[in-house]
Amino acid sequence: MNKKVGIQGIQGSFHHLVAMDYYHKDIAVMEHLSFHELAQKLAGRETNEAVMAIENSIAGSILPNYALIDEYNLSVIGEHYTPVNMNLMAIEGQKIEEIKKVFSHPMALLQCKEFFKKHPHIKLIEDADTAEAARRISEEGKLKVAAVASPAAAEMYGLEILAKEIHTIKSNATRFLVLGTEKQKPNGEKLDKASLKFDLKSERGSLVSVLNILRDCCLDMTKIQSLPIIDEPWKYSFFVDVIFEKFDDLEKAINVLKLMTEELKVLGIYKNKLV
Ligand SMILES: O=C(O)C(=O)C[C@]1(C(=O)O)C=C[C@@H](O)C=C1
Repeated sequence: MNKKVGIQGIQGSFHHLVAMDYYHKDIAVMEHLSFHELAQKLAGRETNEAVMAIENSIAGSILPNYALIDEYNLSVIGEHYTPVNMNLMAIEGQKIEEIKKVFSHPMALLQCKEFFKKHPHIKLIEDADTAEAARRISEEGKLKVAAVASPAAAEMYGLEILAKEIHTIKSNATRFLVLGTEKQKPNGEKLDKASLKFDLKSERGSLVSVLNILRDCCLDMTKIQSLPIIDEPWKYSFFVDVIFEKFDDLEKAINVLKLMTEELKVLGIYKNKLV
């Protein structure tokens, strides 16, 4: 039986394109219309693995997704970086001046802010998914509305692209995590990246001490993200990604950090794809 891989969105969404790219083989794609549902279904073993966007080069981190990975005890088993090409699409034969409303995923709208500043007559409406917005406009035959989505979605749902590549910076890209319910098993690939989470006591220099340990253990930090601990106002959790050459170095750092931090969690050890 094909592996069931959860995505946020439907066919033609960026998650769908990433799933096709990452797995290179037959998978059963399971569509979800929220990140919460994506995490819940994976944790409940209704899917085997899932693809989840975590950060975009223009719009920044998707903070709630860090919390979901933690809350549902999901494991990071891989990552994938992909260029993201945003396009304005609608039922054929209309001009941008006629479009009154644009529907899309909030992360997609954020990536096109500069474009929409030049078209202030258009009202932006946040939707569950880029491709789903495109499909709905097509199925309902709605005029004067448009979606922001991938060229694949325009093709799949028969919409005309009114403006192409409308993202603010040409090199727009999104980092996706591949998630499972178990830690990655050795698969012959050299694993060289880890995602860690810890809470810090509010003590002077506690974060600096952690960063010094990472440096002393030869770990290269590629990302640090703080997240408020909701039941303890003004206390934070930290999510850190590190690249390592020797597994021993990572182990050494983890052992020391366990003593220095509260609730150290290894979210996953996987192959670095950042070039
Ligand atoms: O709506 C989609 O097509 C998605 O796959 C979601 C999503 C996101 O959550 O960031 C994925 C990649 C792009 O950055 C824009 C939107």
